[in-house]
Amino acid sequence: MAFTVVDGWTVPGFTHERDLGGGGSGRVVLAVDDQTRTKVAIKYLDGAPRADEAFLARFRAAARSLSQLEDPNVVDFYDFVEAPDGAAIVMERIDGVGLRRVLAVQGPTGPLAALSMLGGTLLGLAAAHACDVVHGALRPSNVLIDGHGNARLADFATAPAGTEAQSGPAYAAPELWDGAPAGVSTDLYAATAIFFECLTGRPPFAGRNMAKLHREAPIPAEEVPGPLRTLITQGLAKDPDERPKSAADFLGAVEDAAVSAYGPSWEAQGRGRLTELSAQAAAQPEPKPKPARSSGRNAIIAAAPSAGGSRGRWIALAAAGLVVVAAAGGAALLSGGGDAQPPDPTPAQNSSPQPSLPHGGVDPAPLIARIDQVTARAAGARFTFSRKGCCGTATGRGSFGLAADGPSSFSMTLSGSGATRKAAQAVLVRDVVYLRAGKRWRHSPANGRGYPALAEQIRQGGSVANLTALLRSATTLRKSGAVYQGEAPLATLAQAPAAGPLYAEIARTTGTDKVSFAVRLDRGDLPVKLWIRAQDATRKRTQVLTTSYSAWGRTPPVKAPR
Ligand SMILES: Nc1ncnc2c1ncn2[C@@H]1O[C@H](COP(=O)(O)OP(=O)(O)OP(=O)(O)O)[C@@H](O)[C@H]1O
Repeated sequence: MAFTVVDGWTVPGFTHERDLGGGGSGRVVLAVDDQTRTKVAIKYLDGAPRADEAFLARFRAAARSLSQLEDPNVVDFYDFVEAPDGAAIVMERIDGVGLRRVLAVQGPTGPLAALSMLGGTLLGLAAAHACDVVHGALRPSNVLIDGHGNARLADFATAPAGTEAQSGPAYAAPELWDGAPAGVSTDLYAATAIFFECLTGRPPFAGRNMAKLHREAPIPAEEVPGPLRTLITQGLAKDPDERPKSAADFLGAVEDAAVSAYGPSWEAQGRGRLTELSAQAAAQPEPKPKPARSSGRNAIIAAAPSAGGSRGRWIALAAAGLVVVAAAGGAALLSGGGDAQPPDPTPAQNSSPQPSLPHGGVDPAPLIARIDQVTARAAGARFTFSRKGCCGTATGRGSFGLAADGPSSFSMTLSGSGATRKAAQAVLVRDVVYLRAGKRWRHSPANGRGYPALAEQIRQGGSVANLTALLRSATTLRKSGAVYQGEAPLATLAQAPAAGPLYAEIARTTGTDKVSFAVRLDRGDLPVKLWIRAQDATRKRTQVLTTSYSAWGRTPPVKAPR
């Protein structure tokens, strides 16, 4: 279908399929990569941002960090394309709906779905902040809910500096109205304002003078269920110093509040509810935008409703959430759908959780067996690996072959920091590392220093054996669509045959005792991505390891060079 976008310019190499919508900064279209046939979303920047040279320069710099940012709760950024006739952001296409639409069609989401949305948003923000990227203008249209109920954040760094308050007035922290730059704290304020809207159906403040309301109006915490009020007062604190210090800190408070109010399966229940709501919203025509509310509403906010009334509403919403989730779980199991997961034990369904399974209810054993089975059939794959953060960096790109009786063989271009900063080519077969020196290859033991050590570190971090070691050691493991997320203690991982030394080093350098991880599998259960994060209690020492896998079974075997 022929399609015209702003100024008629389109990003070369893509065919447009349809319009996905648009806002103040441009239009978003669904397009297909002509070479790979991958569906992408392309945001064509329009008007002010495109004409603003300072913004473009800043966004080019942010684009470098964004392209490194890989997280299950962040929409993958692929490219920033600039041409004389236009500028566009090419990104992962999310098969789902924007939270703005869910709220417009469905109204309040109920506390469990709201908590799940907030948890996913904070996970995405934590990953971005660890890469020094702030969102800057978070609002419900930038929170996309995928088909499995996961919140995925889009549109990082697209508000020209100084315009953040105007680009999302209902979600903009008081200091943004005073001209302060966007930062961690303003992102947390916006996430809380969206959480409030999920709980009540409307943003915390609405009226003519938004700056004054954000700066001075009392925080309407009494409108939300009692156990969630502290989250609202912390996240919407007028003084940024009184807000949580980081997304990870806030996530800890969310987890505590959610577990004590709704039990340990709150997240699975919330995600189930969000999946339902977004599917229903997607099936309905988009409602016309409502006229802005009058400033009179804030008088209503200021007059606190009775605690009993508020609590009654919370119980009713929570009960409604449980019924829908239980029904959805039953339907999925009956239909035997490919994505059916074991139902999480909920207080209503099962009061005695199975001690043998990690918290989260996913049994890793059959999953590991399946991964071993499908990867053994494929024999090898291409990969990219990166290790970033406080205590050393490493990147590697190439291919590996699996061996039934020993460690995988790797052929890669790799670089690290310090003495290994320059990119080098290495082949790693059993316990020997071959390094290219001009036209020749030199070999040395894999336990040496410098490049051999770097190559071994990448093998340990990027190998499938590491991925299964994480699943095997998991103390928490839950499934969310094609993504498995969990936590594993470093003491156990340090004993893993495939990757023990790497984890011993991570424990030593970060001073933490566990890692969190996420694994994304494709439809055939072949690994697509592996994320690992280790962070100390002060959150000053963080390590993020990311491996992407592709071309399973389509790579030549890795052999020792002659
Ligand atoms: N990566 C994506 N995948 C799928 N849909 C997307 C993606 N990014 C945006 N959309 C959809 O495209 C529509 C327009 O998005 P856009 O970011 O322009 O909205 P907005 O935030 O309201 O506008 P703006 O940021 O320009 O002020 C929204 O409905 C959104 O859900």
